[in-house]
Amino acid sequence: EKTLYGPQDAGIFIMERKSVTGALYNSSSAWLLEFYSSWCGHCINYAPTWRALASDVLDWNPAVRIGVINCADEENTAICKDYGVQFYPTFRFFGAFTKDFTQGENYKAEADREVPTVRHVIIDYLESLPAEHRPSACPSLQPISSSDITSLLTQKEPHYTAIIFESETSYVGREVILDLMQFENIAVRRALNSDKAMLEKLGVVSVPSCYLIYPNASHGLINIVKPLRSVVSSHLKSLPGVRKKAGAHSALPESLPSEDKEEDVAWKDYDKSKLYAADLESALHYLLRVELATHQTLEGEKLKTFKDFVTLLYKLFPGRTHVVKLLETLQEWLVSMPLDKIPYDAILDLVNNKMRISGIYLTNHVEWVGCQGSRAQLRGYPCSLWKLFHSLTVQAAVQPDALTNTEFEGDAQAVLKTMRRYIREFFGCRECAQHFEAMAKESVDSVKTAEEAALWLWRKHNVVNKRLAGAPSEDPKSPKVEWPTADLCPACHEEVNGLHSWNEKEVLAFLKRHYSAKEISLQYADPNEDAKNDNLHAKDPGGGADPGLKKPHDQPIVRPDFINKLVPKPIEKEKSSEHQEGNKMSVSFLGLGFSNIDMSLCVVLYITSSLFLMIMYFFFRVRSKRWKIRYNRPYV
Ligand SMILES: Cc1cc2nc3c(=O)[nH]c(=O)nc-3n(C[C@H](O)[C@H](O)[C@H](O)COP(=O)(O)OP(=O)(O)OC[C@H]3O[C@@H](n4cnc5c(N)ncnc54)[C@H](O)[C@@H]3O)c2cc1C
Repeated sequence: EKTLYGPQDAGIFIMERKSVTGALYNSSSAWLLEFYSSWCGHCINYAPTWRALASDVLDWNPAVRIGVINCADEENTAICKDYGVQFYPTFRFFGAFTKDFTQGENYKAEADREVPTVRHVIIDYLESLPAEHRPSACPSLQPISSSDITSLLTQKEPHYTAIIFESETSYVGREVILDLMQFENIAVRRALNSDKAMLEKLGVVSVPSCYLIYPNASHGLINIVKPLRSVVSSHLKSLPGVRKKAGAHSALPESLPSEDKEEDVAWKDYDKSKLYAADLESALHYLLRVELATHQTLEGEKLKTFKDFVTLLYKLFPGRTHVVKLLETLQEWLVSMPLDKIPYDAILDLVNNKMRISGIYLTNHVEWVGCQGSRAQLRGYPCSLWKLFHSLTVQAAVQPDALTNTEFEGDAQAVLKTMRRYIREFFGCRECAQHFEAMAKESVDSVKTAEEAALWLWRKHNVVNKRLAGAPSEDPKSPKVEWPTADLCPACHEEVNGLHSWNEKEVLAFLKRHYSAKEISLQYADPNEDAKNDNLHAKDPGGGADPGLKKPHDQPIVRPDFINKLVPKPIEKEKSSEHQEGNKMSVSFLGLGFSNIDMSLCVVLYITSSLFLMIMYFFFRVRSKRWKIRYNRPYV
């Protein structure tokens, strides 16, 4: 995944796995980091505001720096996990001079994220820092007292001193102090409007007001028509003799590696009317190895949601057999685990097939085809997630028996409910999740059949398309329009009384075709060797579908022996596994393949050698007893 930010964005420090810990360790400044995901529409929409903020507080750099880290970049997955970031965008503060690892402090949940609010939240954070974590360059943000003002007015300083009179809740004074912190020949102070006599003496009639003491000790109120932070700051910066300190910029860690790998992914021609296995498998890869991997452990509702989701995937995923086998292995392992808390690394080991079980494999990188964007941060994962869930709803509708003997049997809303829980618990784009939850709450209960479920998701996806049309996350090459367009399905479109109307019967038929297992294209799919072999095994002699695709419910899944032993067999499968007894299967151990015959020979050899050893033992015991009796030697 590419970045939303680049070296051209002034004041934004682009962090990566290798640089983030070093940058935060013992830093002389505090930090505000945005953990974002380059595919997340809300992060894309928010990027201009974050850029504006970074450039707005550029002069505050010695006190606080603004950084970003792209958690959608798989290089950064581990670091985002270490920082406990699961949703995007997430904003975290880090104090200066931190020597121990910390996950930082969350940005105040109740505050909005507009530039002025973020500035205020930064100031609150700086003020809240204990002395040992305060940036050394940060000037005092505390208001000065009346006696301080009196002494400033009487003593002669070689520089300007600006005093901002304001109410206690105003941030203007503190903002101007930070704006001017890198400028020489000027000091800025803040004073409250509580001492009325002092205000009267200095002629301050309204707040905020800026009172200026010149280097020659003369002083007076500055006549600023609009006492706004930006106006006051630029006035003070333009005073004669006031200029930025030499070397102010050299204190910045310019050496932080920037995400300037600009290599562009080659465009793949594809057919919009097709569903690509590469997209579905990339979705699984991303959600299993990146999105879910940000969780250290799964427990409670998260674990239940994950288990249910994997069950549905295994039963309904219309993909290649080696992927379905992986899902089956994962599902059975999850069912067999009596634990109510599972470390995600254990799941990853299984997904990565660390046991090297033959015939199970999931691509280990993303390869977007129907979901590729004309720019790298567009489309990708969210697109593939939609496609994945549409496929599941459609498969549930076309295979009514697929969920028999599972807890979902007879539940028309099974996929939608699980999708809703997945999106709520795991989908990185928080605001997307909130929108989806609102839609589900409103109408998902009205769904009574699996076909209605497929149509419900189609309808709601179109609501999202309509809402997002023209948004910055829209790819001009793939405009967000109500789908399927007339070129894909002319029969879906009708006019009633001159108004456009959907023919839902035709839409359902189209969905069943488009998201059917038979129609999936293997073009650009991962040609991994394991995958290739597996395709050959599963080749459909009747032709039609691409080779290697799971045919609806007719392929018994071959389960490796030791998994059979590890996993209690579900009752419905007893029969089919009997058929498999004679199957030639291999278990790979230390890179060697052992067949069932090898394993049986091992057991026979083991028993024979044990028997032999026992016989030898008794033989010598009896002999030694005879010796004792014959020669009367009790010590032998
Ligand atoms: C649950 C969910 C909620 C989201 N909410 C938001 C949000 O609130 N704000 C935001 O900015 N982004 C949101 N997103 C992301 C957004 O919807 C898109 O996925 C993303 O912008 C990529 O768009 P895309 O152009 O690839 O097309 P997508 O909308 O992702 O569509 C992917 C593909 O699905 C097919 N398709 C399109 N419409 C339908 C339909 N009605 N029925 C069946 N198939 C269809 C088409 O082949 C299309 O190319 C959400 C994503 C998900 C999964």
